[in-house]
Amino acid sequence: MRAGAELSNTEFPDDELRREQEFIDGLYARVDALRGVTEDSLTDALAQGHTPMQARLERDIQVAERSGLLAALNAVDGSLCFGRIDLTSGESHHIGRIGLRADDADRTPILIDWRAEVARPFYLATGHTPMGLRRRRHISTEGRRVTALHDEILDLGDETRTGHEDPSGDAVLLAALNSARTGRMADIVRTIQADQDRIIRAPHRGVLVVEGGPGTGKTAVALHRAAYLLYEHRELLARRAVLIVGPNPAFLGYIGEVLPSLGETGVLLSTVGELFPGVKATRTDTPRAAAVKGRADMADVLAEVVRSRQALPDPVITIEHDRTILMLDDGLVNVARERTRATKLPHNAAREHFEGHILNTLTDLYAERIGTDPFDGSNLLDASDITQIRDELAENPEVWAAIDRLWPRLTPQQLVAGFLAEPDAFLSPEDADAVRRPVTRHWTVSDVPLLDEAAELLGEDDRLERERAEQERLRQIAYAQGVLDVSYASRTYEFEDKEEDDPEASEVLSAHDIIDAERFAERHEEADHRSAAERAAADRTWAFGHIIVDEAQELSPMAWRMLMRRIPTRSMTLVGDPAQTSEAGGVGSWEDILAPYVEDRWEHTRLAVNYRTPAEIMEVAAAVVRAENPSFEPPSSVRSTGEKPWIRAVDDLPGAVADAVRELTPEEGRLAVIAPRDLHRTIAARTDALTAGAEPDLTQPVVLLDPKQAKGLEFDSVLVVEPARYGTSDLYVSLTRATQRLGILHTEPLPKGLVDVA
Ligand SMILES: Nc1ncnc2c1ncn2[C@@H]1O[C@H](COP(=O)(O)OP(=O)(O)OP(=O)(O)O)[C@@H](O)[C@H]1O
Repeated sequence: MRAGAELSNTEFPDDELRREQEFIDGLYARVDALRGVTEDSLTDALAQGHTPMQARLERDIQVAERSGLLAALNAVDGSLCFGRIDLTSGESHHIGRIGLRADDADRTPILIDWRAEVARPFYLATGHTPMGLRRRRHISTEGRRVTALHDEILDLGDETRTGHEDPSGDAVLLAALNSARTGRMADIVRTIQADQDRIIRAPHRGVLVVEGGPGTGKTAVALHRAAYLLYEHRELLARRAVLIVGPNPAFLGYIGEVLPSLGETGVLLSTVGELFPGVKATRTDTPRAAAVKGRADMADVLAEVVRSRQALPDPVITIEHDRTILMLDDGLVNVARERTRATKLPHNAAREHFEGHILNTLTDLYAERIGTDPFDGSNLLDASDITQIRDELAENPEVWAAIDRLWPRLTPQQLVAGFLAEPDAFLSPEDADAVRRPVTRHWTVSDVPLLDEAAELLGEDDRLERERAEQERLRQIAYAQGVLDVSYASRTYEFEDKEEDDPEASEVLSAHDIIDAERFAERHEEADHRSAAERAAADRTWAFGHIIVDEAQELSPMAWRMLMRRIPTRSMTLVGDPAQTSEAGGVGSWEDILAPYVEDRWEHTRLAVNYRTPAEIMEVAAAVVRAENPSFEPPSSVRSTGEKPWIRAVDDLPGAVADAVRELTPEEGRLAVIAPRDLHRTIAARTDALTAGAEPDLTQPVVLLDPKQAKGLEFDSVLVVEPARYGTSDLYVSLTRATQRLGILHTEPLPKGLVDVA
């Protein structure tokens, strides 16, 4: 920690610190013991070699459970316990990242999970509403060593007060906010604020929108909410998985360690560009193309594209069958096409019907040709002759070639690539020009919702696959029934109960928690192969248990359609800030986003305190938005540093950047240089040790980013280059990334808002 981030413990007598140290030593002893047991049982389970099918099934479940438990125990090592609450009733509880019970007959709770209801006063109690608390204690540790204690006494008449306590508890929060950044977001579990706590613990049903300016903790809250929901609804969410959608891969890397540090791994982190299995799109379109592709009416456009692939002959297709020429004309095909369309099935799934209609039509044509009585015109063929003709026609490759031309099987990739190569029949000339591109195998982020829409419209011809899957499922249910009988008799091990008075709510699911064989069989599938999150990533039709969308303001209507398909229950948390919208396809208001799916049945909540950006920097950033929108109100900063941002006009830009990088690079911590993409090469040529690229390593001391890449990230110092070249919201985002220092360099005239503060 650097100056200002130090937490003093001088007020505490040594024996107080020693007592806490002894207690925490005891907690770690318990964790070590649990880890030992878990490792042993994992080794035992893995050692079961060639066992019968049923035992193998049980083994797989054990391995998955023990591995998950081990990962959680390893993840919390080093920062297990961070707080304690003493109640006026005389009770006291230590609060930690996970819950633990003693190895005694009563399985006494010794550490309360921060998500448990009992821990809530740690976050919410105030002098005004003490919630039964006498004292709140923050415990700081380095590794397993207690380094500082910080107390707040909530009952001001309390006789044990020393007078040295922090009346507001701000010191711990400020130390966290002032500490050097690492390039990876840290959890905030020690210092969750009351308004954040309420959002984290809001009920999981329905849509919750969390709006707030830069640095108000939207991302932090969203991640802690995921951890909370996984705790509170473990069985449902562990099976269905939680999806967190972020704006770009670098951002996902930045937030990727928060949930594991809270012991949670059952979450899929993804960008919109990665949500269509088999495609990993990172390229972006021009703003104009992205706007066209993101529009809601693209769903109708793609439906039209699909219809256009259901062709009619022009004017006839001839088929030679057994030395007879059969003519399929547009009238006959149109009848087959309309009957097939009337099934309302997706294109590929409907093809079976089309095949049947065409075969029947050809059978009629052929029967007419060979079976008509020359004298009275009646048909001499009987039903079995007709069946035979149909079967023979079904063997004729020319028939199938005709069907493939008239109703081709299509993949989403073929459909979208074909449309983008020749969009003119479906779009206005300007829109067509914006999206037209030669057929390519590289997809952009805004292509992905189109691929998903196409997959819906086309459907899958998965008859055989479905039959096979059903047989496999029945087989597994039969085995699972047997395993259930065995596992009831062998309940041996438990980590911690979620609620003291709810012995059924086990932290770790065991085989016997699952009451019916069908669900058990489903779980076996997961344990046997992949986690729910991994399976979800590979399955376009997966229905998630909950979806969290960060930077939700950036998603286009088409991207929303794609996401909503993955969450039929509409259990979602959307976090964002309309003032930071930079994508041309982004939706302007929450009403516009949500009305098509839930009408007005959604909750809106706001975060108003900026924990990242000091007041001096926020003043400059706010001036930029106010130049466009005079009534703009930024969130209020929780701290100020006394250091004003600087703005310098220079002639030699790359040279000035090199100097500024030397000036701004923190001793510890990280610096970001944010510059328009076309300046990156010249800047990098003059400044050593800059990390740049499409997915730069944010843990390096100095990174070079363009404004879009900076979205959602945070650094100790930030240097913004040529601000006049940014759109207002991109500039606002860039100026609000620093926790300590901001510099601005320009050769071109400043944008209006910055002229006023320069
Ligand atoms: N209660 C808290 N305790 C400690 N740090 C906090 C707290 N709340 C927020 N922070 C810190 O404030 C910073 C900003 O949080 P976060 O990135 O979640 O904000 P945001 O609203 O998503 O910002 P933006 O919209 O600018 O991306 C992070 O470093 C986060 O850890």
